[in-house]
Amino acid sequence: MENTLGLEIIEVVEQAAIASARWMGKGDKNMADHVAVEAMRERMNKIYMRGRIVIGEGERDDAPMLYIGEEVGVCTQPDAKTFCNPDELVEIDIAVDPCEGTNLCAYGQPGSMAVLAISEKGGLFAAPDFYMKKIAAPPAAKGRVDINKSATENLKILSECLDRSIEELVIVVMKRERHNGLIAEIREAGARVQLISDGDVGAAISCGFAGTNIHALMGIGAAPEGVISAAAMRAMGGHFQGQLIYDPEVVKTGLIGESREANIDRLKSMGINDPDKVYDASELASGDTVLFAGCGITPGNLMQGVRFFKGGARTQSLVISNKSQTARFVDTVHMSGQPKVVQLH
Ligand SMILES: O=C(COP(=O)(O)O)[C@@H](O)[C@H](O)[C@H](O)[C@H](O)COP(=O)(O)O
Ligand SMILES: [Mn+2]
Ligand SMILES: [Mn+2]
Repeated sequence: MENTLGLEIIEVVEQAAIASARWMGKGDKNMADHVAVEAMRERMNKIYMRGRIVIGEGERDDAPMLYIGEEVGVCTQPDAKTFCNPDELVEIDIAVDPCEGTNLCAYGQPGSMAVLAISEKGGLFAAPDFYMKKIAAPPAAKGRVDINKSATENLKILSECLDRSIEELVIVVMKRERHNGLIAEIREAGARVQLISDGDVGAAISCGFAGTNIHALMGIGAAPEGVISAAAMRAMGGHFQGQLIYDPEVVKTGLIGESREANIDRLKSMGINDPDKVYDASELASGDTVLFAGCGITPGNLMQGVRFFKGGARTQSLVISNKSQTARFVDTVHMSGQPKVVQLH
């Protein structure tokens, strides 16, 4: 699965990123999202696989989406019967966020990217479109920090694991009213806080790499993004835990329904009987083979954004694989038509 799909999924995120980047800075987040979805779908439908979307994104705010349950791959083409036998194709589950950080893209801010995670059928947690409390930390702190511990305790643990003082730690938190207490606690403990407006997938994965100057992600973001982050962290051996948040009072938004009780019932109807369960990365991305792919739309901690030139574009992507234990940065020059020049820098 990995060998054949590894390269294909790079192209999937590359095409989504290029499409979205054309809408960078135009102030239209839905368009930036829409074109990324279309480009991702078009490229995925050329892959020899029986793919199924288990995590699409956008239900909460009616964004355009690759919908949950949608089948993707060559078999979806109208004339598929003439060239493909579904029984010979591997069944793949896919979690996508074609434009993660739509606001960042629309307003020309750093950190938006096209991302996806894949695994064999059943290998990714089909997270409901709720929120998720998250903690991500570097591999050295894997299994040592704990989402059930206070931020203060986790900072002490991080400081030991990373052999640096608490004052030298940088913790990413989304700038949201729900995090006012968390932000105050982190600052009180002596660590530094990097507030982000959007894009907690990039922040979570950045914890996995030394040199990003990000040592943990804490707080509540969206659950689908949590699964994609978990897949990347599982593949590279970083720490990730998530707990669904279903109480509108906690997230301070009406976007997830009117009441806690109604949401518990909704979760039960989806087969989630313990709504407070803490999931670790290997439960959110439990497959034997787990691959993450991302491509920068705007420049970020890990990848450069899309750069256009006359007759083409240049992208930077990242593919992380648990099987080959690789984090592969891929730098691609895309040539359209007959470029007069292939731009290197
Ligand atoms: O920033 C984000 C938005 O993602 P997208 O809609 O694909 O542009 C994500 O990284 C966050 O995880 C999440 O969606 C966000 O925290 C949602 O919370 P809120 O904005 O407070 O409703
Ligand atoms: Mn997103
Ligand atoms: Mn998105």
